[in-house]
Amino acid sequence: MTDLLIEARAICKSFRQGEVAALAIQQLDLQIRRGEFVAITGPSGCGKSTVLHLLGLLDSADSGQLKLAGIDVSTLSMDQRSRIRNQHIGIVFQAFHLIDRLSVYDNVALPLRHRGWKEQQIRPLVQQCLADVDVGHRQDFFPSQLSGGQQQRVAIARALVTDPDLLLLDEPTGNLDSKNGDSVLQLLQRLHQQGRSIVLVTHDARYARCASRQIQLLDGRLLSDQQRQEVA
Ligand SMILES: Nc1ncnc2c1ncn2[C@@H]1O[C@H](COP(=O)(O)OP(=O)(O)OP(=O)(O)O)[C@@H](O)[C@H]1O
Repeated sequence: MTDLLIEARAICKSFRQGEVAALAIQQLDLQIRRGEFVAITGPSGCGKSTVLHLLGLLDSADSGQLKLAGIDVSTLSMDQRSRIRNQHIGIVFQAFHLIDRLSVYDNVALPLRHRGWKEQQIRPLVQQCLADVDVGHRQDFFPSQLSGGQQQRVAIARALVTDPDLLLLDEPTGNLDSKNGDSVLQLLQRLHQQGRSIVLVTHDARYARCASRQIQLLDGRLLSDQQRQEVA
């Protein structure tokens, strides 16, 4: 098994805005190893979410090569990309995207039900994931009965229940107050210590510093790429 989880080479992505195509990502080279906790930062419009969407196979690059867990995903069809995404990637968004009419338990069980798993296989995994993110005591609640921080932790449990190779988060603390934001960051640090591979998009420098590696973008290009200096 390759140690490299993400290998992006010369990735370009543009968006058409009327007559002109605006370059959102320009010649991006990026390698991410298993077990890294990478924060992507930079000013508004620099391309953070675009990179996350490309890594999450929610969108495709105009040119360049992207390998995920050794698989070249650059030339795959939408269906093949969806299958690989379901197998390898968990994604968390700023707005949680939980289903309000389903309980916490059922929200987290959903990805496994889509796989056609039996309830007796699903139950222990869902309960373990909810316990891991400290919302086990809320499994029969509905999302609207939870705090923002609890809802985001449920969204993280749902992203983790399939045991993905890579957890991607797009501004997961953006809708949270600082107390709830801090608790989500502590959870991400704990998941990283347990060996999870994480890519976090954030404009919050304090949270970016919690990651083991910080990547700064500017105008769709890589501005800096730094490992965190561990205190001796
Ligand atoms: N669907 C789209 N259609 C047109 N332009 C887009 C689209 N998505 C992104 N862009 C453009 O691409 C550039 C990068 O956008 P992106 O959302 O990746 O930036 P960002 O760093 O995540 O910004 P923010 O911090 O404000 O969320 C911006 O100029 C944006 O306007």
